[in-house]
Amino acid sequence: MSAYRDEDPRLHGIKTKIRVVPHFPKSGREVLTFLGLAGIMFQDITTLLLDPKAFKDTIDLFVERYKGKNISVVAGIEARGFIFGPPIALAIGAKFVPLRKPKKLPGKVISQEYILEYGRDCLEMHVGAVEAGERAIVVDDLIATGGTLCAAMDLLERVGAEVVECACVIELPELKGRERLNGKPLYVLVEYLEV
Ligand SMILES: O=P(O)(O)OC[C@H]1O[C@H](OP(=O)(O)OP(=O)(O)O)[C@H](O)[C@@H]1O
Ligand SMILES: Nc1ncnc2[nH]cnc12
Repeated sequence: MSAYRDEDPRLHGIKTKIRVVPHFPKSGREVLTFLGLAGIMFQDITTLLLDPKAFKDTIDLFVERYKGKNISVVAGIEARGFIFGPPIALAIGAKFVPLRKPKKLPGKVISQEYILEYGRDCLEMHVGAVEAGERAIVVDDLIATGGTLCAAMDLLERVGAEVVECACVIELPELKGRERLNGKPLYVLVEYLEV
């Protein structure tokens, strides 16, 4: 589901604060050919963070959606899910669980590899951070191909948690990441169509 179709007046303000940077972090000709795309249009959320109203509106929209839904885990994906996840977790009374890149977490971890729009990576989660039966949401800034969210959901489901929904600020619909989520609900605030 995309909140943008609801035309909440806050969404336009959020969208205008996201800066689009062409060809970052790579011009990546081989990746572009593989994906059949003209170029990476990097969605830079740091400009959204510079605007307290737009940043607060972003958090509020997620909190309004998830408050009172019996969610005990907000899992945030490194790095940009660490910006949006914690304030949502605090506001809905859930714990925040960081899903980190390899070799960053000091305790015992489970790992899940995945393929990105411009490379390959792996996510890890601390064993014991989430218990079987807990209701979780996964938070990130953006869904592109959906590989990262799939890896995050796999980690949570491997320990027996129920992933209620994935929540992202931005969706790049042309990369069809939503279709990779095996029917798992995805809630996004804004779409960027000119990939
Ligand atoms: O839907 P996907 O194709 O999997 O891509 C989406 C992911 O890519 C970006 O992170 P990135 O891997 O660039 O890591 P970073 O935030 O640590 O820079 C973004 O923040 C998402 O986590
Ligand atoms: N176009 C994009 N902008 C920002 N982050 C991304 N992660 C994958 N694709 C991206």
